[in-house]
Amino acid sequence: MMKPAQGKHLVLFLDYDGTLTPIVDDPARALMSEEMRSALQKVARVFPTAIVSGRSRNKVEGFVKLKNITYAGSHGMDILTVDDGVVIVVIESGNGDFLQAEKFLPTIKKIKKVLEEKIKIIKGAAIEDNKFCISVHFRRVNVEDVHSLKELVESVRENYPNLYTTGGKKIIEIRPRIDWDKGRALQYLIQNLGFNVSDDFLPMYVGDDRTDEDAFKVIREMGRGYPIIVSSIPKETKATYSLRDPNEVMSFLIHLFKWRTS
Ligand SMILES: O=P(O)(O)OC[C@H]1O[C@H](O[C@H]2O[C@H](CO)[C@@H](O)[C@H](O)[C@H]2O)[C@H](O)[C@@H](O)[C@@H]1O
Repeated sequence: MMKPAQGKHLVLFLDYDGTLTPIVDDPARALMSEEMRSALQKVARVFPTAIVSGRSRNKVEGFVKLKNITYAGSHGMDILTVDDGVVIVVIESGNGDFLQAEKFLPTIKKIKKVLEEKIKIIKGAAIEDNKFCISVHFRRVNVEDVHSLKELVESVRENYPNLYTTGGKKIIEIRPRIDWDKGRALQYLIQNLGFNVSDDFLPMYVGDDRTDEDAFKVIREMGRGYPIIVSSIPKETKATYSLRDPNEVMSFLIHLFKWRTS
């Protein structure tokens, strides 16, 4: 991997959950280790680095606590660049109008309130507010209740046609129906936020979940760079490289830093 990268400008994109921290039962306890923080701080000193997460931007920033990193929360709908300028993504729709993720906030708030009430009947189900997205967690739900929870969430979601659901690791995500995902966010960071540091930049994206596949696809289509999946088991993916778990991600980041600084 590193041979063709000699003399090129690597830019680094990292997912958070399952990539920089191991998956745990309680989403609020997915804390990053000090070792990982130190590895991340090092690579971010030598490569432009962004964290692209399904979580709200504030939450990821609060977990990572590092300054020289770009944070893209809510699957890239809310981006904070390294110079602290908050960018709320504006997407041009076909008819000359502009769709802003912010316009979805009232609807997101409404569905959250309804869901909080409805899911009370399912033990272990929990809602997480990710600003422009809502996560419904079922990691702590009995297996036999998962199907009912999914049906319940979908029956509520149907009343909000401008929202849609996607899946992930024991999670249902409710998102604004706009053409935006981690892949589009990656393109936006590259084209508009300085990640195309020079003509010979090479993007590297490390992620473990279904939503990261959109970013892997974009890198493949660009015909340059490294899509890397984090998985301990073989699975169908658009990534071309793999790391087993967050520990291997950490070693890899340390190697990258040493390689660049040696
Ligand atoms: O894009 P990511 O940074 O990977 O965020 C995706 C979701 O990650 C979190 O949920 C996942 O990790 C939890 C903690 O390990 C785990 O309990 C849950 O089952 C996983 O799905 C986060 O809590 C979600 O809000 C993110 O959307």
